[in-house]
Amino acid sequence: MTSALDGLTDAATSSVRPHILRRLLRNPLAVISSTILAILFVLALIGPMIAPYGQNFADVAQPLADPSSAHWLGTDSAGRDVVSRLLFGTQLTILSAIVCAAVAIAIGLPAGLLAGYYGGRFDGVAGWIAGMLMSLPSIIVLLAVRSALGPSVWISMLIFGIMLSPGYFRLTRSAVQSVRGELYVDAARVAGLSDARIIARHILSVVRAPIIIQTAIVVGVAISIQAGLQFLGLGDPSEASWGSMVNDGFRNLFNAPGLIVPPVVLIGATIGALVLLANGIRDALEDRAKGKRKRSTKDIATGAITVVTPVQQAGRAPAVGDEAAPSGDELLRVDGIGIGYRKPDGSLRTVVDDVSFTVARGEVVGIVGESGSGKSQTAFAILGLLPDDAEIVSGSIEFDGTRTLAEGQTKVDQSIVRTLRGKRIAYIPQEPMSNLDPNFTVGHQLVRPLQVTKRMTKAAARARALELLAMVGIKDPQRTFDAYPHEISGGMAQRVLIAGAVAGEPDLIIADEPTTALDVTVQAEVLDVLRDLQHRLGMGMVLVTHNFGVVADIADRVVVMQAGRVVETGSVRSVLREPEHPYTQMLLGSMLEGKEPMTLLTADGGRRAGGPR
Ligand SMILES: Nc1ncnc2c1ncn2[C@@H]1O[C@H](COP(=O)(O)OP(=O)(O)OP(=O)(O)O)[C@@H](O)[C@H]1O
Repeated sequence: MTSALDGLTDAATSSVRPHILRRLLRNPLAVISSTILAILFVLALIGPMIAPYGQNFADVAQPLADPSSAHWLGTDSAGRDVVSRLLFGTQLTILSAIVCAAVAIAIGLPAGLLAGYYGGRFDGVAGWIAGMLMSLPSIIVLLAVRSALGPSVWISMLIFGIMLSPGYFRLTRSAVQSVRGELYVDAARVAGLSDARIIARHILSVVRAPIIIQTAIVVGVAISIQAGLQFLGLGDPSEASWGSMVNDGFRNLFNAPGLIVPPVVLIGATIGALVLLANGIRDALEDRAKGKRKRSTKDIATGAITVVTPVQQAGRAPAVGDEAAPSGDELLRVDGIGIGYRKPDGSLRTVVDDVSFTVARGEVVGIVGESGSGKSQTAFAILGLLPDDAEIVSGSIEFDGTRTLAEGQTKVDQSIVRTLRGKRIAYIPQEPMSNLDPNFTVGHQLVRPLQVTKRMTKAAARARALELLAMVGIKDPQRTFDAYPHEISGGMAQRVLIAGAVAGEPDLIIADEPTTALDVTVQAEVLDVLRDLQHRLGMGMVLVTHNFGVVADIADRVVVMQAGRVVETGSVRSVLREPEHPYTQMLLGSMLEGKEPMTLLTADGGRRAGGPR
């Protein structure tokens, strides 16, 4: 699943959630500070063009002149026009501070993204450099740079930008690390998106707001540092600047007390406006988070599910009863796979041991077993999504004639599996809510993968997404399309994820406990949707579950796992009627406790509706 940066545009027009900008506009301090900054920015661009005099033009006959029609704010100690010097100084001060922030962002942001997302050696080296830069005293470095390279404010601000880049690096890195493990990032990977797209769409959107706040603060710090240097007389004397004007005013405090006021007011107003704007953005974001929390609680309280279209089981191909494994052509072969993790003492803990099974086209294979039996690890191996520290110790995996894992390899071949995920192999996760990115509408998260994997235009992808939402039984597809994940219920979120999974018309779906996180009544509806789609689209499915009822309801064959090993496999009918292994008997026994043992299956091998889910 994915979403786009241009989600901001949609969010702005969405009636469901007011955009942050709108919240910002409701804050008078933020509006005033933005207006001040906008005016200063325009003056920085056009100041020298509208200045009545040149920045160094001096009327030597009129030093420290009072305000007049020729010099609105008077002249300085050298007879230079204060208004003109303020306008030139605004350009120098504002633009050089922006250069400083731009350099800091250009270095810190990409480095933080890469270090946070990939970790490893780059993270170590970048972290070390950031630590070293942060330990250097900026003022001393700037003084050294001035004496080595001259008094240019541009060079000083460029160097200062490098000194400030670790701030962005650390901020970005920790934000990325906090979302890197989120399930919606995994889900985006499963949907077939490249790392670059995941970083651009899901990760960058998380760091965007803190970066804006940090930038407002960095520009303020840059202005105060350069004004400080210029006040000390360390600036470029040939260029007008706010700091040098404060210096001139300070030296003539008794002769012309008003001279110091204009540059001090400008410095104070600019830094104050930047800080207030940063606070305003932070408040707007916090309001949004509070709003989200309130709405989600309300959704849960009212059990907001709009939809239910029970899909009829009629028409389903008879699947149970055929004792033999797949009769059609083979889609997936997992052969003797073993997975382990290193313990602190270096020994290997095997969590999946010699697991083999096959899935034919259009066949549903249930992997059942208690928690920790290795079901999900097996599923992740097929998807190529095992954690980095997992070691494949044996076996091979073949999908439709393509080997994604050859015998002897310790890792799944990502270059191959990446081309299959989201296109030919799809994934339905256990926790629907965590697999949707809270920053983007449901519609966005369906449209983007369609554009990427199916190369559809935005309009076509949008139409298809609405069609898919209707297909999974959502009554008002447009409303769900426009909603954010926190505005829909868990059951609806799972339907959305099912829609996303079938969007690429895959040959194989891996569904990992797709109903476990849902309310019991919703579980049955979601299973109906899944069964119906699987049948209609003829997809193969690996259904991971701890619930034999789910297997009985939907699967053709079952693989029973215990402590990482397959203990029994066979058609659902035979395993349910005559479980051979004591563990299978125990699992079935616990499920059927207090129930009629054979209510699952009728004598003729058909399934009775209303069997345990
Ligand atoms: N990153 C990891 N590092 C070490 N051990 C792990 C890791 N991930 C999973 N395991 C171990 O692998 C074993 C199998 O886990 P798996 O998630 O496949 O179980 P499961 O049968 O799917 O159970 P559940 O339904 O609870 O998810 C467990 O004992 C688990 O502790």
